[in-house]
Amino acid sequence: MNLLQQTMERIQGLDQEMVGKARERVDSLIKPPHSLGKLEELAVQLAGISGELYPEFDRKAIIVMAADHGVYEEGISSNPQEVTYAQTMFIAKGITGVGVLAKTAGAEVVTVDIGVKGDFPNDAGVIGRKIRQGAGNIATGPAMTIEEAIRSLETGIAIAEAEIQKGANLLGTGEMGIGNTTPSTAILSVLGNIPSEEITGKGAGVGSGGISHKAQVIKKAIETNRPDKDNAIDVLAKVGGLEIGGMAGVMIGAAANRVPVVLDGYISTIAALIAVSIEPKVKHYLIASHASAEPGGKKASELLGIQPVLHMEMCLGEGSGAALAFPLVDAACRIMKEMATFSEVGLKI
Ligand SMILES: Cc1cc2ncn([C@H]3O[C@H](COP(=O)(O)O)[C@@H](O)[C@H]3O)c2cc1C
Ligand SMILES: O=C(O)c1cccnc1
Repeated sequence: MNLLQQTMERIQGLDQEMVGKARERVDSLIKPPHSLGKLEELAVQLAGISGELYPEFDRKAIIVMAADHGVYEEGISSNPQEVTYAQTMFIAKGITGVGVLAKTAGAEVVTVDIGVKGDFPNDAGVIGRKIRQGAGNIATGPAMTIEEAIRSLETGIAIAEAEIQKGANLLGTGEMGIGNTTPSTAILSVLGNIPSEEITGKGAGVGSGGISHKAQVIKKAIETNRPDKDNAIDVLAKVGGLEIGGMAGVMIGAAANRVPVVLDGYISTIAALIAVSIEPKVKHYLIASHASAEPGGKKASELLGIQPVLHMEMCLGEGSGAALAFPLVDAACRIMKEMATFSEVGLKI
């Protein structure tokens, strides 16, 4: 049996007894019912995930998966493809958006090359797990083979497990890959059965053909590859990307170890759709951070059925939104542990 299969079989649902206890405690805290809104739901979810009434997530890590995309040659981006390589180096150095926001949240950033064009020096601080030098051009053929798609998922699982072994108890997902809003939107178009024109956005900067050209490329990719909507691994292989598979793998690996995962924006949410399609129980372990400004973001969150908590008009990627939401996890834990209950203070309402 392969690692993916074995890991999926280890995933369990939430600890329902602890969910009940956590809800009881949240409802007994000195506040009007439900007045802490989504923070209450988060506290209950974290108790159900960890099996503890007072969990603590003091070892946070954001796993950034980096890869390139052959579909770049269709002119879907205004940015040079080499930005993927350069920015991956900068992410590892801690000088990009995710690095600074992770520092603010006390989180580590783990940078993984799962398919960037070009090789990194050994001392770059980038973990080398390259499956191939970029995904294939989805407008003319598949992004990768089924075997490579499974390898991308298993790479994510292995990276998540390694971080958890080292002590991480809260993970976040991030990515770097010029062009990756194109395969992300192709996946959403297939899984959500939504015409590409309705969900295609500018990403980090659209090519000279504009958004309509990008939507046409996505449509062509789907027509060319005919992915099977009911087989998420087929969808990932045909119109996805290596970093998307890697992030989905991180989610599967974290869920198997009962570790919560905070999703970043659009591309992470698409990876979550793949992970949850492969194994629906993964959903219990996911926390959505921010609502991406990318037009498909809203549809992706709706399809996933998890609403983001922050509305910051961000669309950076890299794991930046996940880092920004980490303190909310700490806040949810602290209300459970440190707020008093009505009976403790002798108050009745
Ligand atoms: C300098 C720079 C830094 C980034 N960091 C994340 N992205 C984001 O933009 C890319 C997706 O947008 P598209 O599909 O339009 O290429 C991904 O790399 C994503 O992480 C960046 C993009 C740029 C240009
Ligand atoms: O929301 C995101 O994650 C996003 C959107 C556009 C470009 N890069 C990332």
